[in-house]
Amino acid sequence: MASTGHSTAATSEMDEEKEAPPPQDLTLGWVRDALIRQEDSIVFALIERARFPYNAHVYDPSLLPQQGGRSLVEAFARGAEVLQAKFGRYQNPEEVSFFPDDLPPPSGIPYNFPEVFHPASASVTVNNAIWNMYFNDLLPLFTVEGDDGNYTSTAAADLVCLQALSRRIHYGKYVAEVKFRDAPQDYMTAIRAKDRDALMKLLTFEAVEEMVKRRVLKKAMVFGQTVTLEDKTFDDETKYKVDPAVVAHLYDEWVIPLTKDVEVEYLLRRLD
Ligand SMILES: C=C(O[C@@H]1C=C(C(=O)O)C=C[C@H]1O)C(=O)O
Repeated sequence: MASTGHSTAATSEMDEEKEAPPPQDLTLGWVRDALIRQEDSIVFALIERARFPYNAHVYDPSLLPQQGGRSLVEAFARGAEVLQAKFGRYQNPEEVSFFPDDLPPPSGIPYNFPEVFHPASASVTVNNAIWNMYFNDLLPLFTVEGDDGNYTSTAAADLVCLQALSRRIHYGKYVAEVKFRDAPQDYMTAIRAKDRDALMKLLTFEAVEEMVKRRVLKKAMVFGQTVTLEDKTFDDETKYKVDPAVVAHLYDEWVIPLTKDVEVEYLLRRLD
């Protein structure tokens, strides 16, 4: 019989727990741990994409007339989402589609994900903003100019980055739900007044944001080094696979603000 690959070691069990879907009785600590783990996925996804040069053809809609004016990356992402929807990816509330229209119904293995979100808030999405930010702002910052012909691998690497960013940013829904449950009276007043500024103030923890930015900078340094068997010291001359400053900028300028936008949009619908 094939092995299930399940380890009985205590540490593996702990890791498996972290990969489980968010529990119904989630806490802010649980959600923050999940966000910390997702930093690893984002940094590694960027490192994988940075292996290829910019590859402008991937983004040129005129090169694939048979795709109805869509660029290779858009056609690839749409096709991947159709396939993944068919097998139930979007049944998981952590996953948000970039092209939700025309997705087929799921026919994967059924699983009852815990219903954590308030139903009226569950559909909040900022994926259009993530898509535009990724291609217009971020990609030119961490890829080198050039064309190596690896177009489909490039599109696939872009999609991994986009999905990792989307998952992290839409985790703002879990953050918002748990913050609401922890202080419903404070939030209800601001929600009833539709006061976005008050909501933003309530949900913001500047000290946490500073820690997040410092930690992703460090992760980009640690994960982006070339590991050799020789002893070496890391200094200003060290070459990283992705510029750590770009990763910190990504979080500062886009990931954290978009997460907070998700939180505000979620809360505004929390009493509907
Ligand atoms: C995600 C949270 O909410 C806000 C957004 C943060 C982020 O995106 O990293 C960090 C702190 C908060 O200002 C949180 O409190 O952990």
